[in-house]
Amino acid sequence: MFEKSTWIRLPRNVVVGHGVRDEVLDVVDDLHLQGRPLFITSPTPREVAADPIAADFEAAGIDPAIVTIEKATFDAVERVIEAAEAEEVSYLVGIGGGKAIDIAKLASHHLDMGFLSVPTAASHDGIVSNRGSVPDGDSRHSVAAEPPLAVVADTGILAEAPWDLTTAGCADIISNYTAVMDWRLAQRLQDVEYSEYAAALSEMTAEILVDNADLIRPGLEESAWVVTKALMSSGVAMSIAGSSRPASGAEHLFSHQLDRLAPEAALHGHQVGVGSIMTAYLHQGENGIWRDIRDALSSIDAPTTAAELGIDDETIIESLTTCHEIRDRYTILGNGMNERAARDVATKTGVID
Ligand SMILES: NC(=O)C1=CN([C@@H]2O[C@H](COP(=O)(O)OP(=O)(O)OC[C@H]3O[C@@H](n4cnc5c(N)ncnc54)[C@H](O)[C@@H]3O)[C@@H](O)[C@H]2O)C=CC1
Ligand SMILES: O=C(CO)COP(=O)(O)O
Ligand SMILES: [Zn+2]
Repeated sequence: MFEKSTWIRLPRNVVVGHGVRDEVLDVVDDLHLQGRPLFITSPTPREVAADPIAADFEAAGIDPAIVTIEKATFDAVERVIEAAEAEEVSYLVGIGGGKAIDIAKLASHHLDMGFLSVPTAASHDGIVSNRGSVPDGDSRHSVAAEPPLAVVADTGILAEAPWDLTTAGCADIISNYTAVMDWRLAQRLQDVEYSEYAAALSEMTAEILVDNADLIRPGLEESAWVVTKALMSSGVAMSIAGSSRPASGAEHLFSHQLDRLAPEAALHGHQVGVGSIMTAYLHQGENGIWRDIRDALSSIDAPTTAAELGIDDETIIESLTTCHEIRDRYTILGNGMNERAARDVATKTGVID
């Protein structure tokens, strides 16, 4: 008897393009959301997006509550939940980079309340996914949460965000190549649940981005368009899979561990890009695609070395040798690398000197 079933949760509206910041209220109407929203934002995104959107709401007779967060922590999620209850809001709007959106996502899950994602940076594919990722002490919780009801991505705002944030988004997409290699390996060796549709979509997204790398240049709104579309597509791959597997393998373990060893040293996407160079080498050896990954990263100005990340060589080695422990996700790292092997891959790929 056939007993398989799946539940794919996706945003209902995805609005991308120039000036769509002004369409948040239309999206709210389209979704039939009633009552008062709570905006979750951080200081700069508040200026560039949350305050102007709040002015639109006020002009329409809706008075949004606003919480500004500085860090993505479980305390911040608590603060948002308390504010939502105290202000009697009926939906949430995350406005900012990954931190503000993750907090909105996790709070929305807890409150059983819908949320909108309004990214101000095309910095990674969490802006559209149904996974929330918050560091907690020695571990990182990548938890199933709510997908946004809608994503409103204004390419005018995204193009004016610091260029580094956009190159980080590109690198997060390029890392899909190795995430999918890890996923297939885990399926073969550990029989983990696997979706060929999600894997193919994730790989194709990385390919399209790399093929369009010459369109990705600072100050070009078209770059924000190309990168944002890729981030949406990668998010959809995760939704189809029901896990972050299509976009998160050993290169993400490496990055999550760096977040603990060298907090705030480099952006998420930049770290996973460098991780991806090394894990591609581990999968395929000297003649595999690690050079293509490195060259694609370098063509869009993303870091390819420890020095460019601003992280010292010893921290890179420590992360490589310990990151398999932080999460129960089988990857090419298996039960872990020893120090000599880690130094070898990092040196051969030019990540460390
Ligand atoms: N849920 C998921 O699947 C994922 C979640 N994450 C989480 O996302 C967070 C990292 O996200 P990021 O976006 O890299 O960091 P972030 O949210 O801290 O943003 C980086 C910086 O850019 C600033 N910024 C954002 N938009 C701007 C704009 N338009 N103009 C000027 N400055 C702007 C922010 O204020 C912040 O200082 C981490 O907490 C990480 O754990 C990362 C990847 C995936
Ligand atoms: O960053 C992600 C995908 O790009 C999310 O992955 P995690 O599940 O490892 O947090
Ligand atoms: Zn990522």
